[in-house]
Amino acid sequence: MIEFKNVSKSFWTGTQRKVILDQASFRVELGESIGILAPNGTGKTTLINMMCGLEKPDEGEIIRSSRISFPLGFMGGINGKHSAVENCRYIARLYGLDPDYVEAFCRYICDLQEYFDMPLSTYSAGMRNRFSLALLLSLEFDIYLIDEGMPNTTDPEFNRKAGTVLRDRLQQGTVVIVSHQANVIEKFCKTAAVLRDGKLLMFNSLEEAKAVYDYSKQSIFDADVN
Ligand SMILES: Nc1ncnc2c1ncn2[C@@H]1O[C@H](COP(=O)(O)OP(=O)(O)OP(=O)(O)O)[C@@H](O)[C@H]1O
Repeated sequence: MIEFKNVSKSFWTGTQRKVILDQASFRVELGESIGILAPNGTGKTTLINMMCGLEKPDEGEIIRSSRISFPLGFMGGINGKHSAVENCRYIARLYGLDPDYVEAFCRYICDLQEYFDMPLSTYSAGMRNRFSLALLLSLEFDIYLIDEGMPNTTDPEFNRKAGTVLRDRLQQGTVVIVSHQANVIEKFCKTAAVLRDGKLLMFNSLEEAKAVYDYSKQSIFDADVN
């Protein structure tokens, strides 16, 4: 479970205060995957980062009582000066897992050949993406955080191997996904929320959330001209 209790978060830009959350309270329960809809630049990444502890709230409390993933595709936990082997074994120890298992799992999924023993700084962006996703899949979480859809790789063999494990993990776990598009969310969740004016409005169905979200997004060109 993740619970936000009266959480406020804003950024000072030098000329104005950008409010992301304003005394917001809500819960994400285990087994209830949820999609959060919000337009670009309104705080989706900040919200996901607060859920996993990468960002701190200005006020209020965030209670986590489950194993919560880092955001899918997040690279911050890996060190470019070290090889995939060293990164795997370090992360395994951090999470209290068997380093041999995590190393073997990532070696198999990524198939990076001799690069697996070379520093990550020598990898292409695609190779780094594959390694970071494999690392996340080698760990087990109760709640998976996804920022704007799936990380994409063009390697079909990797997509096949990683895709099977990812599907499994997401089916067994709870997913929190943030996006500006309802069609990204509907693949994962039946319930949804809308981030608006610093509050998270929760709905029982994606349809209800979509209706509120679409209405609040209406531009002047959508106005009824009678
Ligand atoms: N450290 C910071 N200092 C100042 N402003 C920030 C900081 N981090 C984020 N912001 C601002 O807060 C707002 C929300 O940022 P965030 O990245 O969470 O939005 P988002 O909804 O994920 O955006 P996008 O859809 O474009 O990825 C943006 O206006 C951003 O410029």
